[in-house]
Amino acid sequence: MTATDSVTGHRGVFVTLDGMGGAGKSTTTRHLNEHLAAQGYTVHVTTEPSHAELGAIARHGTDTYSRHALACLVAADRYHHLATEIRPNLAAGRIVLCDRYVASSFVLQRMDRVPIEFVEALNAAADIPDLAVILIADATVTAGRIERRGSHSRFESGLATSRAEAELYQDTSRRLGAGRWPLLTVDTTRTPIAHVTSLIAKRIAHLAGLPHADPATP
Ligand SMILES: Nc1ncnc2c1ncn2[C@@H]1O[C@H](COP(=O)(O)OP(=O)(O)OP(=O)(O)O)[C@@H](O)[C@H]1O
Ligand SMILES: Cc1cn([C@H]2C[C@H](O)[C@@H](COP(=O)(O)O)O2)c(=O)[nH]c1=O
Repeated sequence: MTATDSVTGHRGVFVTLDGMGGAGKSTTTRHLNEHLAAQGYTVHVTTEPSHAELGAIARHGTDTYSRHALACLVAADRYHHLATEIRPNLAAGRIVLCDRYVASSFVLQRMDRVPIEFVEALNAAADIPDLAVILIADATVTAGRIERRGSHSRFESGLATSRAEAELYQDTSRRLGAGRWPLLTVDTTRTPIAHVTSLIAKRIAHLAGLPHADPATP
């Protein structure tokens, strides 16, 4: 990314966060946003499925839509999200933090029995992020976190599901790595959120460059 923010002077950086249910994607995204903003970076936080109409159908329709239909819905929302929200924010020099992206499709759609070839083809034209974070953790720990927090969907249904998800994330990392995606894998089993955050923030700062603005200045 070469675009820079007109106020802070740092580069736009596209960062995606994927990983097992309960590994901490949403929590880490929230902490990263606060951490980077406090350092003077301009951050745009987003999520997939997106907040657009198509995204809402995908997010709230996982019991209605399944398999190839859900895979297509999620991918269509992704391309619309890239065109209308992600690329414009990057062009304005912002750091874009996206909670879930292509890696989630490689895992969740396969858990939904869609062949990987179909998922790969659907996502072949999606932008490669500047940094693709994969959060992993021991399946017993993520299953326990989900049980305490409450399940978000049929993709989070106990220890067996978390174990299957863990294996699919390993395979997905191999595939994306072979496709030259810049991956950063963080195991959150015993890593406190503050440590997870500072680890990722350092990589982002390296990509974005230093902000010029004083964060205390409104
Ligand atoms: N590094 C961490 N160490 C310990 N607990 C964590 C850590 N990160 C997140 N958690 C806790 O794990 C639970 C799940 O976190 P979170 O909702 O962020 O996961 P998620 O990956 O976004 O899940 P989902 O895929 O279901 O949306 C929360 O209760 C959160 O406080
Ligand atoms: C990005 C993406 C999402 N989904 C589905 C799976 C879940 O039901 C929701 C996301 O909810 P969460 O709170 O983030 O767990 O969307 C999908 O099937 N495939 C995808 O690529």
